[in-house]
Amino acid sequence: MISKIATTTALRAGARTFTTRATSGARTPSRFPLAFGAAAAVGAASLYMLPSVQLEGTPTMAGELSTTSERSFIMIKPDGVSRQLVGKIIDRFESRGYKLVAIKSVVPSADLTRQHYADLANKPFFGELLKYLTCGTPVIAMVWEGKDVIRQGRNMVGATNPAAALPGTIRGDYAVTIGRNMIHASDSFESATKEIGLWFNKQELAQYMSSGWAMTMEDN
Ligand SMILES: Nc1ncnc2c1ncn2[C@@H]1O[C@H](COP(=O)(O)OP(=O)(O)OP(=O)(O)O)[C@@H](O)[C@H]1O
Repeated sequence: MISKIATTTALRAGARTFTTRATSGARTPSRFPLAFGAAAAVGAASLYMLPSVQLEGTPTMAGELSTTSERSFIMIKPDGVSRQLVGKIIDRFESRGYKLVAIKSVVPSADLTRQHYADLANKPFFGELLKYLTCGTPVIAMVWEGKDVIRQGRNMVGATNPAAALPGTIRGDYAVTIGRNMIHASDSFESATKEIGLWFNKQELAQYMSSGWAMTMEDN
């Protein structure tokens, strides 16, 4: 897969570069070999500068839905960090078999929080939600990868109101009130795409093979 990606990218990079250079070369034919060499060097160098994102199929920042490249944005909110439950939450996703492809500690700005929860802007609790997310205690922003991770991530997190969350879910085991429900998980492929793009840039998303990947993700 990696070599296929590299080849495809090289062809694309080459096509782009050669088109530009060939046009200028047509005006000054004697410079063509030099331009060709420079174009090839630029094309080769650009391969090394590529961000390590998976380019399987037609992925977005959330990979490709229903494949092992599917990704979800998971965020441990300030109460989870403050209560020192980060390790326990990460352990649940790791133990399930999902792959951590990005993680960082962030004190979110009001602007970032507004964009993340844009669909809730008219809710009466929005002001409090904003205040809570931007209180100065960091959140842990993560991208987890694997088959069905968006749906399973929501199942693992549990109902929005911890009072209704089943035991065994993160909110059901660790949270009590809706205003301090510990964790966020993308609720759809579109949300995952938007949220990963909001919190991370492509260069921050790693592509690697975890040792148990095939044993966890293969269907038969
Ligand atoms: N009635 C409420 N009172 C206070 N806070 C609320 C209320 N409803 C939702 N929230 C807060 O807003 C967040 C986003 O609400 P939403 O309806 O999108 O639920 P969710 O998708 O389960 O949560 P999240 O987006 O955080 O994963 C909730 O997680 C919670 O922190």
